[in-house]
Amino acid sequence: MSKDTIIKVEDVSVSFWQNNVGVYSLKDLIVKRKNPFKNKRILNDINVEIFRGQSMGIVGRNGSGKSTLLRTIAGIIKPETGTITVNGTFAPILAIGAGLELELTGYENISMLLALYGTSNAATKQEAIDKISEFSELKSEVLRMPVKQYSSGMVARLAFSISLANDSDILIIDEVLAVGDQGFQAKCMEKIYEIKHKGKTILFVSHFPDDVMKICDTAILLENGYVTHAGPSRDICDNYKQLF
Ligand SMILES: Nc1ncnc2c1ncn2[C@@H]1O[C@H](COP(=O)(O)OP(=O)(O)OP(=O)(O)O)[C@@H](O)[C@H]1O
Repeated sequence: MSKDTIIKVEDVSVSFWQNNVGVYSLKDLIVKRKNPFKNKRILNDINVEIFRGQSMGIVGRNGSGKSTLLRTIAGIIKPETGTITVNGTFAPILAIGAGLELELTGYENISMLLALYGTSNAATKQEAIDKISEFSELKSEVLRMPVKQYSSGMVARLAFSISLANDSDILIIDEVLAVGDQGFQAKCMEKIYEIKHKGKTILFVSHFPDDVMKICDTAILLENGYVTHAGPSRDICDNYKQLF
């Protein structure tokens, strides 16, 4: 692995056990010994190399394996075969509100996650809290409410704003902007663009080719768990558009 490589995915395949039978009872399993689960290949022999400071988009139809690939790179899913080497720290924004405790208030969630990111100094912490609340545009009375009372757009605002406070080498973003309103989406895109220009590495899943072309230098197109195209993001987005 060259010293400029930050993520290397080599010959990675992932399978999931899925129940393809539909109606299925415990009796079938015990008495008839029918196994309704099938091991389905979701990712096939994926090879991707991402260099430090590079932004890579992942595009493909629903169910093509984009989230599974991000989750495998983030270490949440163990590949069946192959290896993944990550040479840096990452802030995964993999699902709307992932990592937030619903019973806690917005402020309590901010404090908890800042502690996890290692921000312990009181002044730095207060500065981070101010930045997060300002970016989220959530009023202080909202941040004092338990997150379970938030709308999905408010959860996205909080989660995204907190993730940005994590000064990691790699930002992994999985279609989480979709639920925010247009104003917040545009603001997040500007922020991601700014982070890219600071030289951070970005992995970006989106169904919007314009966003992928704006943020990403390169991209891959996944079809049924295979990388069918890889190259400059503009070319790959053209390939993606031709699928429809
Ligand atoms: N935990 C799981 N158990 C079983 N099957 C799964 C699991 N997670 C994903 N899958 C299956 O893997 C396939 C790929 O899903 P994935 O979420 O990676 O696709 P995607 O390209 O991100 O789709 P979308 O654009 O809809 O978000 C789908 O067929 C899905 O049903």
